[in-house]
Amino acid sequence: MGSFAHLSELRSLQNTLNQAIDAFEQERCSLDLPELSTYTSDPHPLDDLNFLPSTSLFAARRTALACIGQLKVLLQSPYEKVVEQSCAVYDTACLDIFVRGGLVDELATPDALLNGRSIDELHQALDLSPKRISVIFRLLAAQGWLREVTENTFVLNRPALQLRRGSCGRTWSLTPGKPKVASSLLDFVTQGEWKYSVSPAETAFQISHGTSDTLFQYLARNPDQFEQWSASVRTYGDACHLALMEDYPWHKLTQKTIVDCGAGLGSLVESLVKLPCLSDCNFVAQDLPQITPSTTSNLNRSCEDLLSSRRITIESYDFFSPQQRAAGAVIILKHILHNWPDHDCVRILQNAALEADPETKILIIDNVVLPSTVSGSPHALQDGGAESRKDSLPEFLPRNYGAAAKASLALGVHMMGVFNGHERTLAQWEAIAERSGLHIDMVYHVRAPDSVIECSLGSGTRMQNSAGEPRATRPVS
Ligand SMILES: C[S@@+](CC[C@H](N)C(=O)[O-])C[C@H]1O[C@@H](n2cnc3c(N)ncnc32)[C@H](O)[C@@H]1O
Repeated sequence: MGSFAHLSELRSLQNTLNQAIDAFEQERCSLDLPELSTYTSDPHPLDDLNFLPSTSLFAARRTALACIGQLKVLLQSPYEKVVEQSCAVYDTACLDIFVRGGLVDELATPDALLNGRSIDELHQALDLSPKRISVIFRLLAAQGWLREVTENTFVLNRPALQLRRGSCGRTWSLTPGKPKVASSLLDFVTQGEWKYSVSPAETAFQISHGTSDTLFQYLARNPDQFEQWSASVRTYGDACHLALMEDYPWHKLTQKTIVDCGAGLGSLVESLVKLPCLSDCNFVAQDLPQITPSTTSNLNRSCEDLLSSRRITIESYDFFSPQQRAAGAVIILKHILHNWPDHDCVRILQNAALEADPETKILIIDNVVLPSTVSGSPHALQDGGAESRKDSLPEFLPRNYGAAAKASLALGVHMMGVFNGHERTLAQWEAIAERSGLHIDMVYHVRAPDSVIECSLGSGTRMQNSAGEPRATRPVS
């Protein structure tokens, strides 16, 4: 991207957006992908969680989305912004009605995808008030979920195809609890003795659900909710999966025992075991005893022979107890530590490292949060701006790509509300590693919200971007 330092904020963002769209289009054509359209009943190849965009397509899309977010901030009336954001709870409520009220299913039949459904037809089919449906639909239309083809007749837009039965987006949207937790967040942050608590048993989740259980204890007592919760966690893993497989150099781990600790259904092991470069590795999937039966039935479906030959072992293990398999092994903690407060992360890592030797690698797979300092802004230099320029970040964009990072940032608030956990910056990861007696050797940023943080008993930190090039060098201490 070129520098527009001489331009006003508006013109600079406009130019950056144009450049990003040009780069996106150039890459789309060279990959022979169809044009993007909102008004189609076919998903675009980019919508498939199993499609990994090229590095340039990924970067162009992220920059364009960040620009659009910054432009909206710049252009929108601040009062209207307040009204819009304070009403954003209705975005979630309307999405919920759209899916749970059966409206998406009615609009997803082949005929409705072509011709739409009138509000009256939806009222007849679902016994819902036509007036209320139209109020809700016009808000959803403003967010791109559907369009009004003629007055009071609506058709699903392309993004809504993710809400159809069997889609990952549908699974994610059906997991309850977020509005309830959000309604107790103010008390959790501002009131009472839990204000500064770091315990996973003293969060907005306990306040809103009237329980003293942690989320994991609560889910263990409510198997239906556990099923739904783990299915939605799995979709989040699926969305990052391909980038993780492609952008981390797994070939470095040959001849190792690879232990996925807190493996859930074992999807990571299921993929790693198929990599030719890891054909001489053995795998262990560990989780709590109440979870391992599901891990077994899942892995039995695709890897039964590997379970019987013991190339894959499934075992019950509590990561707050010493990890017996650490010597010479690779211990993976994927989407685990963001669920826990710092002192618990330190306990988990100390236990993982207790029997470690210099050959042991501990891979933390989680988000590495970047600050939201804005390059080219009046405060950029005092606030990390020099570092921003090193990455040749376009002017007036936040280092974390702002609007393009909103889903991860919102998830970070949820994690805080339910676990007292949170996503962490590199400095916070370094502090946790150091307290656990570990060093971060390398950080790989992949084409997804995840990064792979390689730790060992050794020393020195290097970072690589998704193209595999060193991005910055930073000693740990
Ligand atoms: C967010 S899920 C991540 C699952 C998997 N690593 C993935 O990336 O899909 C967290 C996992 O940690 C497991 N877990 C929670 N507490 C644990 C403990 N004390 N010991 C071992 N596993 C635990 C849960 O059962 C769950 O499978």
